[in-house]
Amino acid sequence: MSAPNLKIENLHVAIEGKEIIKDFNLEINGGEIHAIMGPNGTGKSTLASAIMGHPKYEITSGKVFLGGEDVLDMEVDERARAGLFLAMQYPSEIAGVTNADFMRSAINAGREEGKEISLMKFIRKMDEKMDVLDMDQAFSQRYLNEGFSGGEKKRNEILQLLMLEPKIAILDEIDSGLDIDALKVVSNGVNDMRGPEFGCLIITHYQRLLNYITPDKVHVMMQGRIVKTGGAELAERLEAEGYDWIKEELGIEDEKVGQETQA
Ligand SMILES: Nc1ncnc2c1ncn2[C@@H]1O[C@H](COP(=O)(O)OP(=O)(O)OP(=O)(O)O)[C@@H](O)[C@H]1O
Repeated sequence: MSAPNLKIENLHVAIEGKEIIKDFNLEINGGEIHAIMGPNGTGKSTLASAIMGHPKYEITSGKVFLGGEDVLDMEVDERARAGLFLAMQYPSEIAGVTNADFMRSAINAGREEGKEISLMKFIRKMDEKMDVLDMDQAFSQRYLNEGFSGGEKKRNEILQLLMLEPKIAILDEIDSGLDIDALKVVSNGVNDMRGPEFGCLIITHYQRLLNYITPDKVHVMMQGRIVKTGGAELAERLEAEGYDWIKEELGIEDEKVGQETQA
């Protein structure tokens, strides 16, 4: 199996005719964890949704490759089968489908016919991963996300990550709404995946999460593109000083919330 590689080249994304992502470039390899931070409204979630193929986001130019294959040519389910995972890619609630059923189907969707995971292996794996995440076994038999608290949904997303073992994961604000203990547990889950067969992009507002998951690279996103890249120390400086020093350093003018941006 080829080592994970996600390459985003000169990506431009528009929503309803307004350009949000502008000339965005990033490469993530297996073994690497990257974090993207940035002020509100700079296009972080748009980037994640566009890569996963959300129909509302129009890719006006640029390329996205997974292991050399053109992701933008693939249907959404093909992207998942090719090994791309987005923490928010699943419908928030599915009545009548248990968490376990859903995960087993998702695992099997990525496998060839005749190579499906056996029920025994599946149950063993799910038990093991739920242990990592300190989750009650009862969760596997609950309907997907129905009545899950905000924190439980996030924990469940990480359970999906551990079960599906994607090549590349994009985790959009997995820390929002988590209590401190849950934050540690969710971080343990991501750290559990760490290794040459896995690359990860974490979108977050807070350095707090990065205390538990040490990123190899931290990127600052402003006005639809990466404007600065550094190591874990960059996140610490952002936490302490905010974004103004970067704007000053790079001569970036603030845009008002909701303001039309110039292409
Ligand atoms: N459906 C939409 N219609 C119009 N504008 C949109 C739509 N979705 C997003 N936008 C705009 O795109 C810009 C980027 O939004 P996005 O959610 O990607 O930002 P973000 O960096 O993730 O922000 P935050 O840090 O607040 O989560 C914002 O100005 C937002 O108002």
